[in-house]
Amino acid sequence: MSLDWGYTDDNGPSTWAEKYPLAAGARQSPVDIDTSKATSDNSLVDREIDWSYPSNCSYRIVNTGYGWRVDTYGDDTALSGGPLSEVYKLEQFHCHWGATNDEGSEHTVDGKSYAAELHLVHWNSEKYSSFKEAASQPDGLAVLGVFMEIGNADNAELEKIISLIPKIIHKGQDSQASFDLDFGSLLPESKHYWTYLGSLTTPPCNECVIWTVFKEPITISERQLEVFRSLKSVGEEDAIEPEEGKLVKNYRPPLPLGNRVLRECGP
Ligand SMILES: Cc1ccc(O)c(S)c1
Ligand SMILES: [Zn+2]
Repeated sequence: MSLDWGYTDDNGPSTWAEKYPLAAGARQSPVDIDTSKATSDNSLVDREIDWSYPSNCSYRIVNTGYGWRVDTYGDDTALSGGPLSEVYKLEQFHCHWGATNDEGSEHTVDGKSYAAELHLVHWNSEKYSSFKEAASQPDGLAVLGVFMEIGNADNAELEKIISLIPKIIHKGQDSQASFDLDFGSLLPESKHYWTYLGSLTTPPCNECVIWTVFKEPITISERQLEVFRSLKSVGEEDAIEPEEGKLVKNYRPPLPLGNRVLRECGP
């Protein structure tokens, strides 16, 4: 069964608006971060962005057909400050990558792509009663974007996720993910970032996200990235050829920033 949307020539980002009209909106993500357009804002400095994630909040990893996603218990998590007016809870995290290391991130910086981009997805639990309700609101979600560049060594915390990928090679497969994860190692040391109002980067592309994209990347090894690329977008019963349906890329190219404000915190 063919996917409703995906990242092939037939169902990729240029076709999404045919079935998901929001994808053609004026507040879409990702964007190219034109650093010359970023404006400093002291309010971002006055209320430092802050997060708290218990190391045992992950419980499941699933192959969505578009990548891997780790689901989390949000009750004891919190993201606040910076561009956020309320406290947001962590719902899930996932990653976007490319077929080669010179592409893969969704946001770009002055036209430069990174090899991958980690997204930590949170919802506004102060104002809304569920993730689903929040995802229909302009301030419903807060996503932290973390660039990933190729490094020589494996990322030890990412390895805990990567070690489970062989259990979820096919779309729809899932596995318990009760690892002890140091989220601090999945986020950069520097809290410098860009922020703007945008959307989900996958259909239905709801314009509900307050984006925070960190300036400093974390590292991932080539081997680890190859494991991401071994995931398949088709179910076990669908695969015909061994190479068919490999998820070698799952990133959306940048959309116009338009008249949106791009703010930055830190040099
Ligand atoms: C909620 C959600 C789902 C998928 C995504 O890529 C993003 S960025 C957010
Ligand atoms: Zn994403």
